[in-house]
Amino acid sequence: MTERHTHDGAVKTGLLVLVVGPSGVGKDTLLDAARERLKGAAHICFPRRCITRPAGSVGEVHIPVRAEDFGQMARQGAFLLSWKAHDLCYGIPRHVQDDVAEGKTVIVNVSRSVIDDARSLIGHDQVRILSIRASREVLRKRLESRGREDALDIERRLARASAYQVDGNNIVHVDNDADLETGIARFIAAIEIDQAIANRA
Ligand SMILES: Nc1ncnc2c1ncn2[C@@H]1O[C@H](COP(=O)(O)OP(=O)(O)OP(=O)(O)O)[C@@H](O)[C@H]1O
Ligand SMILES: O=P(O)(O)OC[C@H]1O[C@H](OP(=O)(O)O)[C@H](O)[C@@H]1O
Repeated sequence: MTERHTHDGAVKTGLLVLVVGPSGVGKDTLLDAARERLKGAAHICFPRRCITRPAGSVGEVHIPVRAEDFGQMARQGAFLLSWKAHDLCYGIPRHVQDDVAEGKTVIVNVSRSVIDDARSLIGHDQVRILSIRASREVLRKRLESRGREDALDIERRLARASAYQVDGNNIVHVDNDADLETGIARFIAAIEIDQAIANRA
């Protein structure tokens, strides 16, 4: 297990925190709030994802990659984790593995389909899952109000909502079915629980 020694001699364990859940549940919104509120915590990082989506789209700030370049980048080892969804390709930059090895807590939004890959690559004890949940009715309303996808795309995203089970160890469920401030408070509390558990490990 990789560890970081702080100036007071305490030992900290590196962590990869995977934020997962169906489209529209609020992952990026919660991540943006946590990034802002935890910016004083130097050992916590929120890396941007590489996505074959044009720059400047509604929603998260990402690193835009041309679809024709993504495959070659993947073959050259640019990504620790990568997947396809919604006719797009997504990649988590390779440096995340080094950040965790240095004892940092790295928090990223990933597809539920790559959880087991992450556990194999990083180690089961150092991967923690924050599974964000909301009802299907809430997902629909949020996708419609976000306005990034058309009606057909929204239906496809809702159909995918129940496509994966999130199971195994180290999972914390965060209900984001209430107002945003409540969701943010629950999300940050879940991050702090993960930190506390890791630092006792
Ligand atoms: N608790 C909340 N209350 C009200 N609106 C919310 C809440 N959480 C998120 N939203 C809104 O719901 C919409 C979807 O949120 P967001 O884009 O963060 O979801 P996501 O899980 O990242 O989806 P995707 O996987 O498609 O990127 C956004 O417009 C966001 O402002
Ligand atoms: O349904 P699964 O595979 O768990 O999630 C698939 C992907 O869908 C969403 O994409 P976006 O953020 O809307 O681009 C998520 O962020 C995730 O990367």
